[in-house]
Amino acid sequence: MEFFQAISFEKAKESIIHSLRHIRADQEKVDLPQALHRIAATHVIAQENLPPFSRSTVDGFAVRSADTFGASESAPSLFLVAGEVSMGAAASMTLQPGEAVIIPTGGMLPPGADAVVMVEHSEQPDDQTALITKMVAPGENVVMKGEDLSIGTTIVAEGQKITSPHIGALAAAGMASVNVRKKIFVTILSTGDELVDITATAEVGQIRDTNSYALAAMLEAYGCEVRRWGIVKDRYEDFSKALADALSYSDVVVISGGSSVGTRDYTVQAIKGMNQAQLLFHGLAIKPGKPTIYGIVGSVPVFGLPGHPVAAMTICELLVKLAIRQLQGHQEASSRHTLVASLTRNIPSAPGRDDFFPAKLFKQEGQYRATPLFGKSGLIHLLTEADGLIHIPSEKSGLYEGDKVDVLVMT
Ligand SMILES: Nc1nc2c(c(=O)[nH]1)N[C@H]1C(S)=C(S)[C@@H](COP(=O)(O)OP(=O)(O)OC[C@H]3O[C@@H](n4cnc5c(N)ncnc54)[C@H](O)[C@@H]3O)O[C@H]1N2
Ligand code: MOO
Repeated sequence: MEFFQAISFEKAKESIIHSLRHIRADQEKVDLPQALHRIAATHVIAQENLPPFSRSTVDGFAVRSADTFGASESAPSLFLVAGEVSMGAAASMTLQPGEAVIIPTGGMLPPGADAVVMVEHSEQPDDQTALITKMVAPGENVVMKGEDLSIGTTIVAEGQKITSPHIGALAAAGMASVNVRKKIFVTILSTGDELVDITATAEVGQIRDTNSYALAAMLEAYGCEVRRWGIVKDRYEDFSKALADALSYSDVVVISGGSSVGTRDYTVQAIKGMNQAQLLFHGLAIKPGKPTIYGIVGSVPVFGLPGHPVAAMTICELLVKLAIRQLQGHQEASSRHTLVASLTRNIPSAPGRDDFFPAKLFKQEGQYRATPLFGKSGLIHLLTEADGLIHIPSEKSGLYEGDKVDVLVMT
């Protein structure tokens, strides 16, 4: 007997993306140091050339490269030393044919010069004379004006996650603040009469609320602001009130437990009871996570995650994070954290369902290998031991030792 209509993993992802296509987190301007790991809300375009002037990458002599033609240890080229460039100052002289100018690493290339000879490839018999012992090509040992970033180059694209190299490039380009998407505010509700908070003593029959802590940690690490609402008792009125409260100030609501078909599983009922509610799916052809619920209330996506901790965390990784990326207009490719590994043992799997197995990864002869960790989805230790999730797509009916699999690396 099937209690709900399970849709495919692919359809579930499409449904989430489609439901949020017109909803975006607001923008805010933050100081550059605060922009790390935030999502750019607009393209950031270079307004200046970087470097703003051509600079030497070595200590040596700025020259016209053509003047060094044929220079060697045995037949050095003779140059007149026409001056010295100071660090942090404009080069005051214009190089004439046959002239060389002393230049430090990072110094401005004087007009007329197009290359720099390293000091190791020179001799200075006196202050006015340099003997160059090695030829240089045009542009050698020089970073040209605008070679790093030229005016009009996109430093960070809208929807990109800002990384530490971006912070460096933005600093170099003189951007003291950046427009980013506001952090997504997620509220997590835990449901279940058997649950007690970690601060309470668990009596016989009770268990500690694991999921709200695990999910909050996962989503905070993903850049969200998270509120753990607490434990809601299995009473429709309590549940409905808690949900309405969470919806009033959240960008996303995540409910843990109560997603299955038990007589007290109120999640679907409570979502449907809200104003402007739309239930988009209940049931996925996926393991773990079969009873997952997804709906939208006004502009707030609501997830009902299965109570078993491994199922809750797996669906959070696969689908809640997808919704968060969508709300932030985050352009990250979903394959970014996936690597290919070969299996160390056979895995059974039913066709027509996407399976995800916690897995340990290691490297052998330059290749990743993945050992699936088998166990029930109520066992949180499977994830504490895992490095990632093996994905077995729905068309496969099991895999053999040595077969290649995609592993989603969990961070
Ligand atoms: N007859 C059927 N029973 C079940 C089915 C089914 O298809 N037919 N599906 C099973 C699957 S798969 C899952 S997953 C669970 C999902 O159940 P619920 O989402 O309704 O969750 P609960 O019944 O509230 O709890 C299930 C399990 O997880 C524990 N739990 C719940 N919340 C937490 C928490 N915050 N921290 C730690 N552990 C939690 C709870 O105590 C239960 O042991 O349904 C199966 N049943
Ligand atoms: O589908 Mo359940 O989520 O395996 O424990």
